[in-house]
Amino acid sequence: MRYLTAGESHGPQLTTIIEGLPAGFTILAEDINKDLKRRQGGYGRGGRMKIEKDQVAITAGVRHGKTLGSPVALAVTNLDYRHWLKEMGSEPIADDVVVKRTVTRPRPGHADLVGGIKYGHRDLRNVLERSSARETTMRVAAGSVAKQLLSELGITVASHVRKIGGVTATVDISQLTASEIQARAEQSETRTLDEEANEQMKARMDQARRDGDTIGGLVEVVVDNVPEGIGSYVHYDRKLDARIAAAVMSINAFKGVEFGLGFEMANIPGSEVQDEILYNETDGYSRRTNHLGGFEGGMSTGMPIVVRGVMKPIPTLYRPLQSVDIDTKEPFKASVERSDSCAVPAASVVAEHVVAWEVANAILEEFSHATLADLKREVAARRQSAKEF
Ligand SMILES: Cc1cc2nc3c(=O)[nH]c(=O)nc-3n(C[C@H](O)[C@H](O)[C@H](O)COP(=O)(O)O)c2cc1C
Ligand SMILES: C=C(O[C@@H]1CC(C(=O)O)=C[C@@H](OP(=O)(O)O)[C@H]1O)C(=O)O
Repeated sequence: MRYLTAGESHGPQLTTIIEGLPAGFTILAEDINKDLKRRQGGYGRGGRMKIEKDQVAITAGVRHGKTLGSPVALAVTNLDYRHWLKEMGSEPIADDVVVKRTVTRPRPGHADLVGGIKYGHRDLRNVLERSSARETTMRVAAGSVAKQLLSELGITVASHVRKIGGVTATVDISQLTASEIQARAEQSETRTLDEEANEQMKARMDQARRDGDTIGGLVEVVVDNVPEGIGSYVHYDRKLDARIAAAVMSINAFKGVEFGLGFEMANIPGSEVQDEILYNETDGYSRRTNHLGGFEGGMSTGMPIVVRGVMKPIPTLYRPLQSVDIDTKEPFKASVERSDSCAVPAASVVAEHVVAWEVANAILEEFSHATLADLKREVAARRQSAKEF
C-alpha cells in the first residue's frame, strides 16, 4: 500500500491517493472527518484553525461505502483559499499584476531559506506553501483509513501528550488499553491524561504566547493487539520500528523518536531493560514488562507498540528572531501575521495517524489482502500459530 499527498497550504485543495487497499471494507467520510477535526483542535492553535473546517470528499475507489480495491482518492478544500486567490491561483498572471505577500524574509527554523536556495525560488512563498504542516491534514486522512482497516483486525491506535514546555504528565499507561488512553486524551484540551499537568501545560502555553515565544513537547502513540512478527529482522528497510521512526520524524517539527524506555536505556542495566518471556496455554506467549515498546529485531512482539516523538517549539515567533532579507541582504526582525503558539496536542493526532499507516502497511505486506476476508483469515492464522508455537 502506498499514498501520495498534494496541495499547498493556501491553495484550493489538499488531495491524497491511496493505492493497495483490500476490497470490501467500509470507509466512511464521517469517521475521517472526526479525525480531521481532532487534528484541528487542541490548546495552542492559532487563527487559521478558526477559518478551516476540514471535511473530506471521497472521490474515487469507494462505492456504497465499501472499497473497490482500486485507488482511493480523498480531497479536502482549503477554506482560506478565498483570501489568497491572487497569490495562489494556478493560471499565469499578467506582468502588470502585482502579487502581494511575496516572501523574501526567511524564518529561522522553517524550510524557507534552504528550500529557496535548493529550488531557486526567490519568492519564498513557493517553499512555505508546501513545507507547511497544513499537509498533515492528508496524512491524517490517509491514516484514518488505515485505522479503519486496523479496527477490522481488532487493532487500536491511540495518542496522547506526555510533555509540553517542560511540564510532564505523570501517568502509568501500562494498565490502560489504547481505547482507554484515547477516550481520556479526548477529554483534555492538551490531550494529556494527567489533569494537573493539563492545567500547567495550558498555563505554560499562555505564558509563552504572552512572551511572544513558543514551546514544544513530547507525544506518545500506543498500538494494541498487533499480531506477532510484523516487520522483519532480515533487512534494514523491513524493520517496522525503523519505518515507524521515520514516519514520526517526518512530521513537521519532530526532532526525535524513542520506543518503550527509549533514551532512558542509556542509564540502566540490561536486566532492567529486556522484557522477560512468559507462557500460558490460553494466551500463548507474553512479556512480563514492555520496556522495549513492542519490538524485538524490528518485528512486533505482540505487546503494545509504544512510541514517542519530540516536537520542537514552533519556529514562527511573535518575538521575532534575527534573519536576512534575501533581496536586500539587510538584517531584519520578522513580523508575524498569525501562527500556532504550540501545536503539540494537534501533532499528537498526526503522530497517531502516521503510526497507524505504517502498521497497516506492514500488515498488508505480510499477508495476502485482495479482499478484507483474505486478510482477516491470514491475520487470524498468524495469531493462532503464534499461540501454538
Ligand atoms: C500540527 C502542526 C502545526 C504547526 N503549526 C505551525 C505554525 O503555525 N507556525 C509555524 O511556524 N510552524 C508550525 N509548525 C511547524 C512547521 O511546519 C515546521 O517547523 C517547519 O515545516 C520546518 O520543518 P522542521 O521543523 O521539521 O525542520 C507546525 C507543525 C505541526 C505538526
Ligand atoms: C494550516 C495548518 O497549520 C498551519 C501550519 C503552519 C506551518 O508553518 O507549518 C502555519 C500556520 O498556517 P498559516 O500561516 O496559514 O496560519 C498553521 O495554521 C493546519 O494544521 O491545518
